[in-house]
Amino acid sequence: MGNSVAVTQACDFILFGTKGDLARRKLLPSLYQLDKSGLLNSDSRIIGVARNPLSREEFQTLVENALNEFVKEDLCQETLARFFERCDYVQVGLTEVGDYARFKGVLSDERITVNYFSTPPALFGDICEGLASNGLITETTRVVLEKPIGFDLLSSKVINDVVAKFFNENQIYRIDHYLGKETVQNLVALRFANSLFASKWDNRTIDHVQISVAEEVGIEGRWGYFDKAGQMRDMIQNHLLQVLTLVAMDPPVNLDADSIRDEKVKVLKSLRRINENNIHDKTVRGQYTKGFLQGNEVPGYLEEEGANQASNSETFVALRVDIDNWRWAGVPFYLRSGKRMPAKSSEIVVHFKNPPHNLYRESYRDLPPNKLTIRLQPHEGVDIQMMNKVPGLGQSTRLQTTKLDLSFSDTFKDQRIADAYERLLYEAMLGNQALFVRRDEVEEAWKWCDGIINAWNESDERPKPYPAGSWGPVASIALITKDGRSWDE
Ligand SMILES: NC(=O)C1=CN([C@@H]2O[C@H](COP(=O)(O)OP(=O)(O)OC[C@H]3O[C@@H](n4cnc5c(N)ncnc54)[C@H](OP(=O)(O)O)[C@@H]3O)[C@@H](O)[C@H]2O)C=CC1
Ligand SMILES: O=C1O[C@H](COP(=O)(O)O)[C@@H](O)[C@H](O)[C@H]1O
Repeated sequence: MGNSVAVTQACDFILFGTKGDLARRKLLPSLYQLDKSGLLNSDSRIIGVARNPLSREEFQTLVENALNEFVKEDLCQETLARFFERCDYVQVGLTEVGDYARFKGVLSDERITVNYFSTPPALFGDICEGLASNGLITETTRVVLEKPIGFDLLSSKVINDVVAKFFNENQIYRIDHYLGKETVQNLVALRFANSLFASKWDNRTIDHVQISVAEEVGIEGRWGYFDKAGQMRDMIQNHLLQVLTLVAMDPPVNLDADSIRDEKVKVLKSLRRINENNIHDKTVRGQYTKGFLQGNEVPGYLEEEGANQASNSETFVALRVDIDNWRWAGVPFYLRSGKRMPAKSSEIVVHFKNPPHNLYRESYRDLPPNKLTIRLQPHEGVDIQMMNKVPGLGQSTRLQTTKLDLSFSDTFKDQRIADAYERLLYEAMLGNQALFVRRDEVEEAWKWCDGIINAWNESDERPKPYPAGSWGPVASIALITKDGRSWDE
């Protein structure tokens, strides 16, 4: 964020679940960074909410501890002093309607309030009810919802319906933190600010697209949550499908929230259904067994703390996705995401078609394709694989694949890359919904994922084992090689 970035309007940021893991690890540090960058209005306040009594000073100590632990740099004392001045605490048992009266006198009708629900979704209805019963919802009230929005289409509708009883869609900000990543935002700029790509972004030029999100982490301590979800609900339904929509959408008429979201929904509606008839051709699911990561032995999924030996939950998913529309007919999108992979690495690789005629066929039966790689994390940046002539005299022309490499750390040397949550909190305070997921997007994504999950549940096949520290089950290689292609490692 540069110097010309707008400062947010004065608002009250109310953090429900302020003692929780997400609040401590991501939200409080992001608010601190926004304050340090001068982007929080001098009059904005941060109000922590939890069920235990805490004095203002005790809350400030909790905030300080979180910042000491999770801000990865020395804290600036001047910012810290200003930040503490903004912090206040209100004790509310989230299911106790009467407790919300404690906000009276702390909040005022005239100010924008941004209510961040960093709690289990089962509490969203109670929080809305508590706020409404105490007259705390006005036109200037916003609500930020954490994922997961449901477990399937039906349960997501229940959550969305509950919140919609109290808030209009233009007051609701559904988080998908991938939309806050700098590199995901850059993807949109790359596509729509460069004529080079704008005119070459369809089935005439592109052969296929790969979207891979590999995680090194396993499930450590999160079995209770993760086993009910699996990698499909945890990563594909939200993050990977969101990235896919940004790669595949048509140009929006402008950058307004609904213009972008209208185009994203069209992509979701065009996804070819996967069901019991094509599940084996189009999907591979895996579950990690014990293995080695960075030289250390790590347990298998079924050996993690709290594990149920009969679990069929997948920790890895690979998919061939077809988009049935004019632009993408015949261009498969291969998606892959798993836990306990050899390294953390998220990237989009766009493989271009070869030239129609190969002039270099004496040396190359097939020319290596041009590839555009968008590295989401780590080593954020973009590179393009191209063919170049090796310098030299002589009759035969030797070619070599070379890369035009635009690494963020080299290109934007002194520019700090803001955390995804920092950007999203900032946008929510500005009132810009473009980076948040609209209800119809969530529901279309669930509709498509439910088909796959139901087909898996009905099949008697277990997820395929893969050792921790590998790139997933062998079958995931077959998924793409049977189409004459291969994963980019
Ligand atoms: N942690 C993460 O990295 C991510 C989390 N999320 C989502 O964000 C949300 C929060 O996650 P996380 O912080 O990990 O969860 P935690 O369980 O760590 O925190 C949830 C918070 O909700 C509070 N809470 C629960 N019940 C009540 C109640 N009746 N009254 C008052 N407070 C209550 C808890 O209070 P108390 O401390 O008193 O128990 C706790 O502070 C969840 O929906 C999660 O799925 C999404 C993506 C990543
Ligand atoms: O939402 C989630 O995302 C993380 C991965 O996020 P990243 O920014 O580190 O790529 C994942 O580990 C977690 O299981 C999931 O709930």
